[in-house]
Amino acid sequence: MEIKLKSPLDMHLHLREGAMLEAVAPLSAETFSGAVIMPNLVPPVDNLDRLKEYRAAIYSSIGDEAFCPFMTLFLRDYTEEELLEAKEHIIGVKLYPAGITTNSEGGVASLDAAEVVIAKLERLGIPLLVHGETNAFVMDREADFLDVYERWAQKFPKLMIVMEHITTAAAVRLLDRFENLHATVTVQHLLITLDDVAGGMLDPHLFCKPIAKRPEDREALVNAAVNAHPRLSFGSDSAPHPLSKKECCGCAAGVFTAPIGLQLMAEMFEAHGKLDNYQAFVSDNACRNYKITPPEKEVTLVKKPFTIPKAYGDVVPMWAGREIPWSIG
Ligand SMILES: NC(=O)N[C@@H](CC(=O)O)C(=O)O
Ligand SMILES: [Zn+2]
Ligand SMILES: [Zn+2]
Repeated sequence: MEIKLKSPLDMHLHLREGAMLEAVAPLSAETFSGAVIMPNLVPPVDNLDRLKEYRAAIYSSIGDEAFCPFMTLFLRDYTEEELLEAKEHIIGVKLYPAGITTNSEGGVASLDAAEVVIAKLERLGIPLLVHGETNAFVMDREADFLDVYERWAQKFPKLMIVMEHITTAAAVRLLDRFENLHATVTVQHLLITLDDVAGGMLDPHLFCKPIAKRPEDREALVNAAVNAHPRLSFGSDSAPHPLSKKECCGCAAGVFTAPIGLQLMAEMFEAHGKLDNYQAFVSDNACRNYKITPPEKEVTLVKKPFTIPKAYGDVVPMWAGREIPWSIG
């Protein structure tokens, strides 16, 4: 059995810089036709010059693969002129609450104060992408942020708001309520729960923000994904960290899935008898909602066992060493 995907997209991806960028970008470009590139570098991508340099570095790291990096700016207090100038170069602006995740120290300290720049995004028609967590108890951080999404969805009705990497049933319910709310979901949050991270032997390679939640949360996410919820897209949140930053005391948050996500999700769509919906989830929904036209690329997934490599260079992927039923043809 095999299926073909047209121009798969990864709507939330971390590529880093330097040697890490050189190592991981080709792995995404091999199977994806484009990706939304996160701006949480050190220092962050928060001006157009830095963004153009970063985009050039991405292009040079992928050689001649047909792959479009859809760039984002790290949200700060931009002027309308800055945003207007940036608009043609970006797919959106990414909001990080200060200190909530990897490299977010320069993020937003006051969500209320951020409404000034958010109103500018709405006026200019630039999507707002959000890491939506508060500093509440770790299992409640996303649920606690949903009030903010709801308030902004109502206050900025023309703004496209993307709830990045949703992990809860409550977020799926909120997604259903507002036409201007969109979401991405990762491979790991579709496949694991907190039990897989910390229920038995601790698995640092499954540790990310937001932390994986309960079985009922995963079920709601899977349900929305396999039924191709029209405002939900795949965003891997593939977030490489070197082995030394994962297998240590003080493990960095981030799961690396870029080269294995499509294979893993084929199994999930197949198990639900919904392989027909896979195309919408990994490409068509995103093209329609973000109004983008990625380069043409066709990827064949074959039902043939594949063993996830132990490592890609210095980076250990999710489920390293495990045999899975689908591979890239
Ligand atoms: N998801 C993560 O756990 N980590 C991401 C940042 C993010 O997306 O929050 C990273 O950049 O490493
Ligand atoms: Zn995040
Ligand atoms: Zn991320």
